[in-house]
Amino acid sequence: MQKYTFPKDFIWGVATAAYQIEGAHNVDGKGENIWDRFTSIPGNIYKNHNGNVACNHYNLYEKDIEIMEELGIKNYRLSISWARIFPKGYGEINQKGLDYYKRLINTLISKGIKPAVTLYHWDLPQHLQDMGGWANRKVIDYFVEYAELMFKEFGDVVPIWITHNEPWVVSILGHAWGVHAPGIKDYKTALQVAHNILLSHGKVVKLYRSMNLKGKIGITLNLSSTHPLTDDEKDVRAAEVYDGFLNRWFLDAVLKGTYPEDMVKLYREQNILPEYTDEDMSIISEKIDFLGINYYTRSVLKYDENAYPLKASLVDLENPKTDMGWEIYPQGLYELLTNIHHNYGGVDILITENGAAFNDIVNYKGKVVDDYRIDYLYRHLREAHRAISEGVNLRGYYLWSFLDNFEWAEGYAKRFGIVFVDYKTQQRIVKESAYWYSNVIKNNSLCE
Ligand SMILES: OC[C@@H]1[C@@H](O)[C@H](O)[C@@H](O)c2nc(CNc3ccccc3)cn21
Repeated sequence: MQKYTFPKDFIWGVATAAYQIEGAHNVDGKGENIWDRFTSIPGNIYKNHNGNVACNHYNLYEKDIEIMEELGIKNYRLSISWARIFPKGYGEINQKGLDYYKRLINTLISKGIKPAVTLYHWDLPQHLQDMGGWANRKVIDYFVEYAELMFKEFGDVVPIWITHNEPWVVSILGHAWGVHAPGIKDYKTALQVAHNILLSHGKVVKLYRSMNLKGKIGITLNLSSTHPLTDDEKDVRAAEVYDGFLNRWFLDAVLKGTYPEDMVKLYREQNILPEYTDEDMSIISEKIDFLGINYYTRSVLKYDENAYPLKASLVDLENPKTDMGWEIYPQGLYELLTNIHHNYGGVDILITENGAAFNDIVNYKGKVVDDYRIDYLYRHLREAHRAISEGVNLRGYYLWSFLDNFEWAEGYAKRFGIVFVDYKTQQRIVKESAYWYSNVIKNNSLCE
């Protein structure tokens, strides 16, 4: 029987995000955020679902942490809700919000679970959106103020910090395609938002360094290996352009301090190039301790004369897919990890999200036998192991997600958790994948 053993100190974790699990959307002084607003507008979300209650983790966090402990989970990636701390995004501090995160983080640590904190997982205080949101450079300063308070409060006990989760999604889905909050549809705004978010990332990394804190800080990017549909040169170019749009724009900025020339040229021609300075780029590329990667699937591209602004369209192949309609393509994780290792100086990598949605059901025994999810996780972890065996500095893996939760535009229709949540009763049911993952953690290895 083949056994894939991981490095001795490999980080095995699970991940969630505040808006997707906490609920308590207007409790204990929390301010409104852009997802509270976006979900309140009929038609934006599947069946008009919202995060008002979600998994009620705000009140059930102790029970959820007990489940983590029972499963032997030692690392937990969570995000902090900015509007719980600063209801208006800056200025007055909401002590009850701060106290919640003190309880949560202290409980984790008391159980021997190391927190990895994401400062921004899409939930901008609405008051800041009312002044232009991330398109307004002033919001950068407010993000630094928020980060400084978090570092002062938790910098000594939180060993891993992630400035931003997926600036590409915030920028493109939230400001170009309009399918995420705040629902803007303008590419020039979207690319300025992406730049300002990256600039806020760099400023917060510099702040973290100035405070002489002992942990590690990085950023999480959603990345996908890109493939042309055919070897026709137009399809090949389409895949290159999409790789620049999704991957290289962010990787080059953060790890090389430059935007990729081919994309700068394309965006300038399309009159959507953001405004930026050399100083901005120097700040953005402040050295990070790790790159967080969220990988779910690959991207297959074809040339499309009518596709704005890239003349490239994603292709939906008839291959096995998850419930999100995303192709199951584990080797794409290997491709991504090795490409980044070779092209970006061997930067330390954490997989900060990988997982799958499937249409889970509770069987007559009250169990969730999610073999499809186990298969997805096994195949991706085997590719991760292959990359490590070839020298990639992959230091850890956070499974998305610990709990079924609010899946943004899809609401509660999509279940990513290794713990099932009955939203009517808030009962938790540990899925078979959780027991499988518990064994992977215990053995620090995969067994065929
Ligand atoms: O969709 C699953 C998760 C989501 O729940 C997380 O909050 C988010 O960090 C996340 N990012 C991706 C990958 N990127 C992506 C692509 C298209 C739409 C939404 C996200 C998947 N996921």
